[in-house]
Amino acid sequence: MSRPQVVVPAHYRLWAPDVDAVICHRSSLGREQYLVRWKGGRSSAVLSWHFLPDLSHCLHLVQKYVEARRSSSHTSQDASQQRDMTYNRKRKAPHDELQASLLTPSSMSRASSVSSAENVRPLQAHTHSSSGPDIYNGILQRKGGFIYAKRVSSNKVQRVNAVKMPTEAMLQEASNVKTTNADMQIRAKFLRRLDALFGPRVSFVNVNDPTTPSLDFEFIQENEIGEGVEVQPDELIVGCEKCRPDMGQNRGCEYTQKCDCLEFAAVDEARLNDEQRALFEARKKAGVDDTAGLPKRFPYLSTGRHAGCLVNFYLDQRHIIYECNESCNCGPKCKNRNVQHGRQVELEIFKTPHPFFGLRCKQDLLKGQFIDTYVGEVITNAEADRREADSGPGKASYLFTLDKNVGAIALEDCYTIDGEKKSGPTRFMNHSCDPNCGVYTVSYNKFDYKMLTLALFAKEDIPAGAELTFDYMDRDDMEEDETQTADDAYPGAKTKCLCGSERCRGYLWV
Ligand SMILES: C[S@@+](CC[C@H](N)C(=O)[O-])C[C@H]1O[C@@H](n2cnc3c(N)ncnc32)[C@H](O)[C@@H]1O
Repeated sequence: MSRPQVVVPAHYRLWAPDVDAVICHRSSLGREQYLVRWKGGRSSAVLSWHFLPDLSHCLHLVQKYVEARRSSSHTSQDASQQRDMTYNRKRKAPHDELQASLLTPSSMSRASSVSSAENVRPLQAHTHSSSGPDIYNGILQRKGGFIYAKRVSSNKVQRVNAVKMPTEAMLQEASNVKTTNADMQIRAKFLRRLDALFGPRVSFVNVNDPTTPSLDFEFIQENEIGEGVEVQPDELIVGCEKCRPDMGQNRGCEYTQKCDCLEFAAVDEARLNDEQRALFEARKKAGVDDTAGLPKRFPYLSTGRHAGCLVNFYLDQRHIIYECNESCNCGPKCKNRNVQHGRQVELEIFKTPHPFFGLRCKQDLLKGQFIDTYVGEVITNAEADRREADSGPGKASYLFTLDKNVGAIALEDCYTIDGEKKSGPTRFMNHSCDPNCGVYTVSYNKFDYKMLTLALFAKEDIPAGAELTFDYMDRDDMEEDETQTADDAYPGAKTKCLCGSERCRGYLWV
C-alpha cells in the first residue's frame, strides 16, 4: 500500500530544520534548480527539486553546496560573470534588480516542480536497490494544494536509490550549469545582514570571485552567554564612589589613586614617590598582588588629536584595561569609558588574495584608536576543548581564551569567546606576524576575573584601506614557546601562515 512520505503545502518555503543538505543542481525552464535532501536520516531520504525562492530560508545550505562544488572542481565562473559580481553596497549592483524580481510573491515558485510526474526527466544511472529508499522523480503529486510524496510499486515510475544521489548523470548535468543566481542571492542576503548592523556602516566587497562569507553565521552586537558560564548580575557590579564628573580637568577618574575602578590597573611607576616605591617593591618581592593606594596608569589619552586613544604603555604591555561602569559616580562623560561606547569607525570585509576574507577600515586610524570588540559565544573551557577537537586540523579557528587573569584563577576555569557562528566584523581579521593592530582585554567589573571583553586597537597609524591584522599568538603564549620556529615539525597539524611579512614565523599558533 502506498504511504505518503512527505506532505508540504504547494507554496511552502523550505525551513532549514527540514533540510538535510542541498546535493545537486540543474537548469529547469531556464532557471537554476536545486536538489534538496530532506531530513529523516539518509536511509529514508526524500528528495525534491526547488527553485531558489523556495530556498530563501536555507540559502546557507545552497551556499554550502555551491562552495563545496567550487572548491572540489576548482571551476570558476567565467570572467564576465566575475566582473558582474562587483558587489559594494555603495552602489546598486546588478543583482539588486534580479534579487527584487526573484523575491516578489508573484514570482514565487511552487515548492517542488521537477519531482512531479509531468516533469520526470530520464535518468541514465539507475541504481535502485530493493532495500534502499525509493522515492524520487515522478512520485510527488499535487493534490488539494499540497504536494505528496509516496512510495510507489508501479514499474512505470523510474526509481533510484536516494542514498546514492546524485547520480553520475545528474552530476554531469550540474557541471554545465552555472550557479550565478544562487551566488547573487547569497551575496544579497549577506549584504542585507550588514545593512542591519548597528553603528557606522560595514561594507563588503569581493571583486575577485563570487564567494561570500558563510550565511551560517550571525552578526551579534554583544557576547552571548553560553551554558555553564556565570556572569555577575549588573546590580552587583561595583563602581567608583569617590570620583565625580566635574573633578580635575573634567575628565573624571583622573586621580587614579582615588578611582576604585582603577584599583587593579597598571601601576604608574614614574609617579611613585620614595615611600610608595619601597612599598611597591616590597609587595612585589613578597609576591603580593596588592597595588591599592598607588598611582595607576590611566588607559586613554584625554586631549588633543589622539583623545580617546590607548596610551603607549597599555599598547605595549597588554595589561587589562579597567573601564568605569554603570554604577560609577564619575558619569557618562568620564574619559575612562571608551570600548563600552562601541565601534565608531566604518569597516569593510573584503576578499584577500588568499582563499579567505579579511577586514579593513574605511578611514585612517590613529595609533591607539579603538576599532571594535571581538564578540561571540562565551563558552566554558570544556566546551571550547570540545569544539576545537570537533573542528579538526586546518579548519579556521575563531576561539579566544579569556586567560588574562590566570594565576588568580586556573586556566580550566577561564572562559573562551567563540566567534565562528556568531560574532561581529572583527571575526574577519586575519593574523599577521607583524600586525598593525592588537587585541586587548577590557574589564568593566574588576571583581569578575572571568568575564572579560576583547577589544581591538590600532598599534600604529593605519591608512584607510590597509588590511587590519593582529597577532593570534598572545605575547604570553610566545614567551612559553619562544624556542619554536617555522621549521618545527607539525606541518600537518599546523596552519601555514600566509601573512607574508619579513618577520613571519611560518605557522599560525607556533
Ligand atoms: C578569525 S578567522 C579570520 C577570518 C577568516 N580569514 C575568514 O575568512 O573568515 C581565523 C582563520 O583565518 C585564517 N587565517 C587568518 N590569518 C591567516 C594567515 N596569516 N595565514 C593563513 N591563514 C590565516 C585561518 O584559517 C584562521 O584559522
